[in-house]
Parts: sequence; structure tokens; C-alpha cells
Amino acid sequence: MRSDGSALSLRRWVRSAGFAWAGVSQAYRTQANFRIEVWAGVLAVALALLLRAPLAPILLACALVLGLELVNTALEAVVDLVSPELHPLAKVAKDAAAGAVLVASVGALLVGLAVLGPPLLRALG
Ligand SMILES: Nc1ncnc2c1ncn2[C@@H]1O[C@H](COP(=O)(O)OP(=O)(O)OP(=O)(O)O)[C@@H](O)[C@H]1O
Repeated sequence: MRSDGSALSLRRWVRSAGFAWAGVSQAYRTQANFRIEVWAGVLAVALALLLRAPLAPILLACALVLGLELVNTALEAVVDLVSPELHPLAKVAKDAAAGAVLVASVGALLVGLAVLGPPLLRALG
């Protein structure tokens, strides 16, 4: 009985993960900003590996930016669904969600500079 339940939970988890991956893949295909952030993250991780810099802060910063970009994409879709016409509250919602991505991106840039800057300067100098 218990193993049947575990198998069912695993199947549900795999199914949910499939939907979640579809969301990531859809965002990559349709959102230019998401693609830029993915490749900026890949570049930062590659640099960290090359320079033997700490990887954890870079990975965390990338996950924060990409996660918030996905939330921003979801919120834009919901706003467009419920308010296809212009509305001041729709503007507040979209601008605040975009602001969250901006704040995370500036933070990620600063983390990147702090973590990768010194080893990069040593390697170049
Ligand atoms: N329904 C709306 N009512 C009022 N203002 C809106 C509405 N939709 C969009 N806006 C304004 O236009 C801006 C751009 O909205 P848009 O939906 O084009 O998103 P975006 O920032 O271009 O993102 P993306 O390029 O990912 O679609 C919003 O940040 C908001 O200020």
C-alpha cells in the first residue's frame, strides 16, 4: 500500500515538474529578457569556474533573477488576461513586477562584480 502511494506521489511530482519545465521553456522561447539573463548567468558561472571563484553566490544571484523573471512573466500574463484594456492598477502591478526583476538584476550585477572582479583583475594583471 505504502509503496503504491509513494509511486503515485512520484508520478504526480514528475507531472508537476513537467508543467514547471514547460513554463521555463515557454519563457525562454517568448521572453528576450529571460534569454539574456540565462546566457549572462551561464557566462558568470563559466567565469567563476575558470577563475576558481566561489560559485554559490553566483548561482544564488542567477536563480533569484531567473525566478523573479518567471514570476514577472506570469504576472504579465494574468494582468493581460484580466485587464486587456489600460488600467492604472494594471500599470502598478506590471511596473512593480518589472521593478522586482530590476532590483534583483542590479544586486546580481554587484554580486558578480564583488565575486569575479578581484580574481579577474589578478588573472589579467
Ligand atoms: N493593461 C495595462 N494598463 C496600464 N498600463 C499597462 C498595461 N499593460 C502594460 N502597461 C504599461 O506598459 C508597460 C509595458 O508593458 P508590457 O506588457 O509591454 O510589458 P513589458 O515590460 O514590455 O514586458 P515584456 O517585454 O516581457 O512583455 C508596463 O510596465 C506598464 O507600465
